[in-house]
Amino acid sequence: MQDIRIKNVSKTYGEKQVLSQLSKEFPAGETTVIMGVSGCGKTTLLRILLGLEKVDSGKVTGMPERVAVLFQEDRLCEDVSAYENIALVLERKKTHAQRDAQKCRIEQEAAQVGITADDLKQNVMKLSGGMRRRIALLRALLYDADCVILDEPFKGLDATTKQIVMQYVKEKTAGKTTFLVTHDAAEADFFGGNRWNLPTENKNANDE
Ligand SMILES: Nc1ncnc2c1ncn2[C@@H]1O[C@H](COP(=O)(O)OP(=O)(O)OP(=O)(O)O)[C@@H](O)[C@H]1O
Repeated sequence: MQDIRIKNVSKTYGEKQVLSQLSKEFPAGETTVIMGVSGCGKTTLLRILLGLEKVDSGKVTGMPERVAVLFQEDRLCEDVSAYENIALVLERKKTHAQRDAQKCRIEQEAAQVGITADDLKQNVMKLSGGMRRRIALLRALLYDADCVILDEPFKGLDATTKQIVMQYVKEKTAGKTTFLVTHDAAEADFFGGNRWNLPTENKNANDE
């Protein structure tokens, strides 16, 4: 696993300059908390790291092949169970015994964030917003990846659940290169380590 680097990355949408000549190093195996005002380009940066957005100039190096992502939206497969949403990212098991072991593992992991075996059987369309968020989070964290990208992962969770889920995320991302976007200073403090306040550009390309 190597450090991830962005060098002189710029991005505009039409006339709007969102990122300007950004350079930064993200140490392998560590968590970087990304903060900044709404619209300063946090999600855009994550999309650039993922290769979902082209840069105008600059480059990204060191991104590993296997990356787990939790987008701002849950992006669950609707009309199937919570369990199936999670199992989707796991290796398909051939034998009954392997499948039983996998089921046991998913149930144990889910229990750690307050999701019961009964909840897992439910169609995700029937679950509350906070439960859907935890299913999306479990799906991302159980995927075997070297890099984890989490865009406002605790959105919609009540204070008590959030504490439990934050602890779980901290444990599951330990040793992985992790990007966590948040607006909440308490969340950033909890994850400690590297904090990066993204500068605000958002000016017209014609300004100056
Ligand atoms: N596909 C797009 N086309 C045009 N403009 C876009 C596009 N995607 C993002 N933008 C604009 O780029 C700017 C940065 O958006 P982005 O979603 O990256 O901000 P953010 O910092 O993640 O915001 P928030 O904290 O509200 O989630 C915003 O002004 C947004 O309107």
